[in-house]
Amino acid sequence: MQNKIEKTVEWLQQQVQDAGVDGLLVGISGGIDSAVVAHLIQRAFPDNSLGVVMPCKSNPKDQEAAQSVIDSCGIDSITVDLTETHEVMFSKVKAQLQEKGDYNEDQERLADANLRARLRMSTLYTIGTNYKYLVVGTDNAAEWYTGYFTKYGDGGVDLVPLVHFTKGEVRDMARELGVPSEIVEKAPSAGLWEGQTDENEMGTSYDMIDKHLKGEEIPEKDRKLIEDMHKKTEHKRSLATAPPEF
Ligand SMILES: Nc1ncnc2c1ncn2[C@@H]1O[C@H](COP(=O)(O)OP(=O)(O)OC[C@H]2O[C@@H]([n+]3cccc(C(=O)O)c3)[C@H](O)[C@@H]2O)[C@@H](O)[C@H]1O
Ligand SMILES: Nc1ncnc2c1ncn2[C@@H]1O[C@H](COP(=O)(O)OP(=O)(O)OP(=O)(O)O)[C@@H](O)[C@H]1O
Ligand SMILES: [Mg+2]
Repeated sequence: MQNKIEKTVEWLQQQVQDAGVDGLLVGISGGIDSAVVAHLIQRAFPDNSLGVVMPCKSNPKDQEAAQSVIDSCGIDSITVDLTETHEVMFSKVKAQLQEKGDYNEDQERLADANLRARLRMSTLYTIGTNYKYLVVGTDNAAEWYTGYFTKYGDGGVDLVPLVHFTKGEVRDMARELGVPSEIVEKAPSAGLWEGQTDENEMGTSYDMIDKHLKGEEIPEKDRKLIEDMHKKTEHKRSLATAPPEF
């Protein structure tokens, strides 16, 4: 794992050099994936990396966890609270849709959640432009394969250093890097609504997805679910769909 960490740090340094920019930034949620990325970019650029904490109607415990990540790697940081911004934008759109008679209550939770992820993306690019830094994503192999991210939200990034690592490997990496153990051990959550956990929402576990990605046998029900998610989210892994030239 030490070797993979070193190679990833070198790759990050190379990307910055090739792009002719000055450094890297990442959103720090208090979860394990962003904790690992924060440690990696801090190692790659001790003086030119930034962690951005962006609460958005979030549980205050997440902010404490984010702070513990910042303390554990010593990365420079900034906090931008998006609660008010989200409230203004979501309620404005909702009011216009209601006035038009088209508001769909059933889609509210998802639309609200994805707006949080997209506001975070916009915030990261605004800050990234200020510093001339690239935006680093946190998707691991399991999330990438199943498309478990918001298109142009947390999926809207410049670099995806963890995309070949299973969730299990991300955990090993986190331990090696010195990510606080409470963060390594807690249940993965997108934190997009109260009580959300990735595994409840997906209906399968990261262990199952990891096994499937490694070519191991898993129950048919899980295999089908994972393959269905993969097919349905194909559009998220490429840029906008274009027609052939007519
Ligand atoms: N075939 C197609 N070709 C081109 N575009 C297509 C498409 N099908 C849908 N689309 C577009 O994609 C949209 C649906 O994709 P998207 O907007 O991503 O939304 P969707 O996949 O419905 O939801 C995002 C999922 O990711 C989860 N998530 C989000 C953020 C962070 C995390 C985390 O782990 O931290 C997890 C979240 O809980 C939710 O389950 C549609 O509204 C439509 O605009
Ligand atoms: N409150 C937040 N502040 C800053 N960034 C956030 C916040 N919430 C989510 N993000 C960004 O969105 C990414 C996607 O979230 P995701 O839940 O997949 O990762 P994680 O929280 O780091 O790890 P885990 O999957 O274990 O919860 C995060 O890694 C982080 O970069
Ligand atoms: Mg999370």
